[in-house]
Amino acid sequence: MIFRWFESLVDIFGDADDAMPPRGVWRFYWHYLRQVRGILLSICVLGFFVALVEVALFDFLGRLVDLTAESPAGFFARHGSELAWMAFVALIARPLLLALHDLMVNQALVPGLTARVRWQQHRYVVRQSLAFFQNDYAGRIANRIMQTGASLRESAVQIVDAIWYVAVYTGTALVLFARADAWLVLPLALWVLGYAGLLAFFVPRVKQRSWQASQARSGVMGRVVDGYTNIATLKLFPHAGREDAYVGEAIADNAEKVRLMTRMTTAMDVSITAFNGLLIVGTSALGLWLWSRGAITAGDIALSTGLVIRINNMSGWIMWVVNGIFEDIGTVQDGMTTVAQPRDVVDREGAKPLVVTHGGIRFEDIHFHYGKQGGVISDLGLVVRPGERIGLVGPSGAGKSTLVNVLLRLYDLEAGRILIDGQDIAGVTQESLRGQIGVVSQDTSLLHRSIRDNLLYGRPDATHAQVEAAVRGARADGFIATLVDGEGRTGFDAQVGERGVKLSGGQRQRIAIARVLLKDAPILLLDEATSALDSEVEAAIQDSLDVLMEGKTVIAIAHRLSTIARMDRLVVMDQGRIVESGTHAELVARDGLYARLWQRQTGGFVAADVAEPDVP
Ligand SMILES: Nc1ncnc2c1ncn2[C@@H]1O[C@H](COP(=O)(O)OP(=O)(O)OP(=O)(O)O)[C@@H](O)[C@H]1O
Repeated sequence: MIFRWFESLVDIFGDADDAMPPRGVWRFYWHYLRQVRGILLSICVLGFFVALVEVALFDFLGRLVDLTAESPAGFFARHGSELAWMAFVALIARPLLLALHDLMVNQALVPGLTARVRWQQHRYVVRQSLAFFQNDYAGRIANRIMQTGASLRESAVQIVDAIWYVAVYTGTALVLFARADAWLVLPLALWVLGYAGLLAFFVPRVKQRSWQASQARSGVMGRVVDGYTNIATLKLFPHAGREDAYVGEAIADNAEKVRLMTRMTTAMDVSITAFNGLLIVGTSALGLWLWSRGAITAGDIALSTGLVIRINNMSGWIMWVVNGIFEDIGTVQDGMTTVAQPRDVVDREGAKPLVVTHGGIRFEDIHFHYGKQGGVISDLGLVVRPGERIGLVGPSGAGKSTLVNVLLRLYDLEAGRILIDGQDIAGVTQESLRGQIGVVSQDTSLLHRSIRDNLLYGRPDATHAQVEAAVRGARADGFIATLVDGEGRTGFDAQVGERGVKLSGGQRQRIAIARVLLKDAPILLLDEATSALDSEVEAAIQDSLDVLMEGKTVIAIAHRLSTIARMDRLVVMDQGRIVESGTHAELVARDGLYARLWQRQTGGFVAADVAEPDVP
């Protein structure tokens, strides 16, 4: 009950904006910390009182030493109430304060803040453009999101908890020393200045080296994950030695960077311990000298020596805390470079949902080169009439997939416009645009979830009957019924493995077709949708595809006769431009690029036989 109350203070999913986190490490910190500033403030206030009480215990010690110098007769009668107060502080007040403080730190702040930061960063990053994910390793991005949340929280907690505690503790100690004798303040005050100087010298150096170590660690992570995700390639080209060397190089670099960092921390450790000796000897010697002159009492010596030994012990701990904080800051900085990146493809202010009435598509003088100087799509114009089926043909690298990608607005155009039923796709919401387009690509990768979850991605609210109909249409019912995963789940509940690796290419493609059947979007983009199927299965799902295409606008990247034959018109692309357009027969007769491509594919023998689109 009491735990629950504290745990509910940070709402993990509440009122997060979707803006880019600021760049600049302190502003990045504050972006997240201001969301829990009330809790941070209460931890500071509680920490203040906890530190006061801790120092008070040493004050009590000094007081007891002084009191016991008196004669025992009537001792308890004289000092009973003072002793009772000490007992109250130690027995009740201190545990209560500490409990409140711990509940705030451990229950409210620690789990809530980490989860909240991770949630917000994931939400921002997962909406990044495709290009963002193509420019980095998925594993590294994931690792940074996990690490940044934890490190940001850890460093913030250490600052408001440990550092603040020690500052209050030392400040109060100075006040108590001054109360006994102003001279007693001197060694501790000098020590504080020296300690700050040592930290000022070491910390920036440790911080810089820690950042380098963290960069190197990410490098190792990236190389390792790259190998694991492409494990099939690694096995097909057995260069185990080279691959080991590739990863080994990154590990060695990381170890070297960590060594450079720990050299610094070791030097810092030794310097501070040596320096602490001066504090202990200085305070005790000064205390004894003052006592010998009658300036302070034995209790004051007990208080001051006890406190400086305690501060000496804490200085080692604090050194590690400071180190940890800067290591965490390094990690946060590293994460910030990944997380705080502007999104390339964003919905415009006031973007409206796309409304598809007929399904006409118009590409107007579009240019797109993946940010390069040129060479991908230049000055391309194309009108696809509502309900028309276009076959996109062209040599490899002509820009066919790119054309499909910019229609989906996976990338923003560099110039020109694409209109769907008269609406510029740059001005509509991305969700509505992609919601109206069904895509089956050549290499479908599935989510590492159950078959059912993968199918429902097409339409989350579909009924079981609808799912079954789609599965039958895609001729996937036969194999789904036989699936069993490693944990014994069968059929629709079977898990498909990462990216669907536990299914064959053709099975994956049939799931993808079933998913698009379920989605039933008015525009279809097919990238050799049936390429991974054998001719028997392909013939079988042909009818479903024909039904699916009925009344829809279709752009299909076509290499194979079976696709080409079902299209109303073929559009031939070369080097990012449209060079020919017409029916198969017209293009063969024209004797241009298409005729050459076609001849090469068929060896020149069947061109005449397949001149009519109804040929299989
Ligand atoms: N993510 C990317 N970043 C940079 N350049 C890219 C990217 N994807 C493709 N390209 C380049 O764009 C050009 C067109 O590629 P695209 O994949 O559109 O061709 P394609 O006609 O679909 O070829 P294929 O038939 O081989 O699939 C190629 O030169 C390719 O190198």
